[in-house]
Amino acid sequence: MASTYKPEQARVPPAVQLPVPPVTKFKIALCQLSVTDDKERNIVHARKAIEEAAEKGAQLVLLPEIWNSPYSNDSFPVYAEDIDAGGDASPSTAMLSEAARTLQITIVGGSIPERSGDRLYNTCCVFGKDGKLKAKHRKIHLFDIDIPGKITFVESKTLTAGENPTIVDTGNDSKVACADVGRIGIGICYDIRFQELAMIYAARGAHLLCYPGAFNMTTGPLHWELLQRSRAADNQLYVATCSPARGSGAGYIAWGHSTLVGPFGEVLATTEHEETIIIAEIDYSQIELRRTNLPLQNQRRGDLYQLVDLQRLNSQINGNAENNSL
Ligand SMILES: O=C(O)CCC(=O)C(=O)O
Repeated sequence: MASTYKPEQARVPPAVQLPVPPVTKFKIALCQLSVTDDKERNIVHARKAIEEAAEKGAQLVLLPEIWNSPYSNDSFPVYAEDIDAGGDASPSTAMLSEAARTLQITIVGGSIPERSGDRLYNTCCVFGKDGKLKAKHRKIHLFDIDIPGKITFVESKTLTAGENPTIVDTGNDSKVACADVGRIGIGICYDIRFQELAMIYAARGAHLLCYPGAFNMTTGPLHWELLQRSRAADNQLYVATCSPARGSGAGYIAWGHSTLVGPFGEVLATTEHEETIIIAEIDYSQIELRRTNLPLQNQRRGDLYQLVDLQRLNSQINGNAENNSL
């Protein structure tokens, strides 16, 4: 039977208009940090790495998943901080805020265990260059897996899942959409496996997806780069990841391999498992170029399938203008 498909039907929802940042080229730093059981040392150590990254010209710094604490269910309650209370209740985010302000950079602050009332979350804070908290992402998909003889981890033993996708405009000037280092969608580690989240960020005009993550020695070699390149190639945007360095202790063994992937699915910079700071250039004009080369956005079969952004839909129904803007 002949298809009744008409190309214009594919443009439901309409093609995304990417917000144009005033600066399209800048340096990102991926700080693959060594993490110990000494929280104070971890904070001082991260501060030094951020400073080094800024000295090397990075305007955006990304830290690893759980960089102030060992990655374990036993440690999360002990190292958790009350981010909303701030100050002494959250020395890790106080440091991030001070560093962002002093060094005039944007920081996607990896993640730390967060205490909120009687709940714990795995939480990423984004600080603008004025030192203000611009966004807080609580890991949406908890890492509950069981590969017998290889790795079993049940984050939900201690942690609660976040309820919201998080996308952030990094600028301070409300008249300039997404100024500074663009519009960034945030996910934490296991969140990278859920492509709908990345698609929603792309549909809301993200230039870059940042995933602090600590993959392991089983899924890391097989999936870590594959997932990053998939999210980037499917959505034609930049993907940056940052892992802790591999520790020598007997605890959780991180795969490392922090990476930056471009909008053609190409690996632009990566590393092995040792402690290091990757500095790489992002050029947002590449996004438009690749979307022109491969106009996937205009070729979607909106008559056959649709992506539903429930958070946005709900905020529109409830008339929540703040959430509607992103
Ligand atoms: O998805 C994986 O294989 C690893 C995920 C993970 O380590 C995490 O979410 O912390």
